[in-house]
Amino acid sequence: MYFTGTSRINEKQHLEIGGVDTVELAKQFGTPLYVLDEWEIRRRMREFVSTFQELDVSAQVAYASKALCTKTLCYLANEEGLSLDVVSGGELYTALASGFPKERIHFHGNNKTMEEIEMAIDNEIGAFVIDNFYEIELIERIAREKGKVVNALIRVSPGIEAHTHEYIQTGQEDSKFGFNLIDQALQATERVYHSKQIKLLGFHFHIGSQIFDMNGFDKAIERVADFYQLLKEQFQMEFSILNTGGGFGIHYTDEDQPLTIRSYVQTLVEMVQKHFTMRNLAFPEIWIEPGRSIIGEAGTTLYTIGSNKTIPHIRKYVAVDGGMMDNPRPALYQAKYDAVIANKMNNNHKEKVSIAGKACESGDMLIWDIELSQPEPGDILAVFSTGAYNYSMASNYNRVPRPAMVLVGDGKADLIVRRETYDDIIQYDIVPERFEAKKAIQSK
Ligand SMILES: Cc1ncc(COP(=O)(O)O)c(C=O)c1O
Ligand SMILES: N[C@@H](CCCC[NH3+])C(=O)O
Repeated sequence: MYFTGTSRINEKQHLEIGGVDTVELAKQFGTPLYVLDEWEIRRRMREFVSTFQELDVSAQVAYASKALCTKTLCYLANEEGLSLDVVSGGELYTALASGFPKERIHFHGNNKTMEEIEMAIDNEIGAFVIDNFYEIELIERIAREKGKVVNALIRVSPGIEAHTHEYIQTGQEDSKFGFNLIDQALQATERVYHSKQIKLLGFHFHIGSQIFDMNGFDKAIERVADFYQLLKEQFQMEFSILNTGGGFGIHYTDEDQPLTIRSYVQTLVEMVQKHFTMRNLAFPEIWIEPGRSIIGEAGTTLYTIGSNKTIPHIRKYVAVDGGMMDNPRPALYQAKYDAVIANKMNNNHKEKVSIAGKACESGDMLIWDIELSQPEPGDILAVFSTGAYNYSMASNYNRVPRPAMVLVGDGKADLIVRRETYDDIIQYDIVPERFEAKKAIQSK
C-alpha cells in the first residue's frame, strides 16, 4: 500500500488523512468529497523553494494554478512564498480576490482575450508569458493606451516530444503553444525587444506534463541555451531569466516512479548550469511552474459505493456516486488510479472489480480491474492522487452538482469549496417570458 503525506490507517482500521478519519469526513460533508492534505501541500511547496535556496540559485517557483485553483490554494501558495501561474481571467480573478501579490503573478495562455490582457495590465501583474504574434500586438496596443510598460517572457516551443501522453505534450514542433524556436522565435524576440511597451525578461518553455524522464528537459534546455547564445553573440541581446515550465511526474499507481522534488530541481539546475556555462552564458534566474507535483498526491476523493453487477466470467462492476464529472482524466487520457475501501483497511479478502462512474457514458470508468476489500453498497471508496486536474476540470455533466472540498490537517477539517446544490445547477437558466407555463407559474 502506497500512502503519501499524512495518510495512515487508524485504530478503527479506517483511512485517516491529516489526523481526520475519512469515514467521518464522508458522513459530515457527504460524498463525493475532495480531501486535501494541508501538510503535504505545504511540504511540497517548501521542498521546491528550499532546494533552490540550498543550491543558492535565484528562482521563482510559480504554482500552476490550472492544476487546482481556489482562494485557499492561493493563500497557501502565498504563505509559502510561491509565485502564481494563471492562464485565464478566472484564475487571475481568484488570485486577486485572495490578495495574492500581483507582482508574483505570471499570465499564460495561447489566446488571451483583450479583456484578460486589460485586467492583467490594470492590476499590474508580474509578467506576461507571450505566446504568439497577435498577442504581441494586443499587449503592446493596450499597454500603450494605458500608458504602461509590462514585463514579459516569450514562450518558445523547443521541438521536444516529451515522454508522456500525447494530449499532455506541449513542446513538440507541431504544437498550438508558443513560438517555434527555429523559424519564429528570433523574429518575435526582435519585435518584443524593441517594443517601448514591453520589457523582455527572458524565455519560457513547457514541454508537457506527468514527465518522469528528465532527458526531455535536457534537450529543451540545450536548444534554448543555443538560442540565448545566438541572441547574445549575433544580436547583443542578453536575458537574465529562463522559465522551464512545469511537468514533473507524480505517483498515481505503482507503475509510476517519480523522482523526489529535490531531485527534479537538482537535475534541472545541473542541466541549466551545464548548457549555459558551456556557451559562456551567465547563469540565469530560473523560474518553474509546477502544478501536479504540488497538489496531485495531496488530494484524495471519497465516494460512496452504490450499485454493482457481475457479468459471469467477465467482470464485476461497482458503481460510485461520482465519476467523469469530478474526475474526467480516465476518460480523457486513460489515466490510472489507485484506491482503497476507506472503512475496511484491515480486510484482506480482496476481490477484483472495476469502478464505474454514474455518468450516462460507457467511457465513464474510474478504475479498471483493481483489487479491493470486498466493496459493498455504503462503503467509502478513497481514490488517491486526485488533487490535480480533477476539480479544475470537473463539469456538471448530467446536471450533477460539483462536490465539496475540505482541507485537512492537525485533526481538523475545513470546508474550502462548498458542495453545489440543485439551485446552483439551474441558476443560469433563463426561460423566455413567452412560455405559457412560465406565465402560469408566476401568476400563482
Ligand atoms: C505553461 C504551463 N506551465 C505549467 C504547467 C503545469 O504542469 P504540471 O501540472 O505538469 O506541473 C502547465 C500544464 O501542463 C503548462 O501548460
Ligand atoms: N489536464 C492534464 C494536464 C494538462 C496540463 C496543462 N498544460 C492532465 O490532467 O493530465
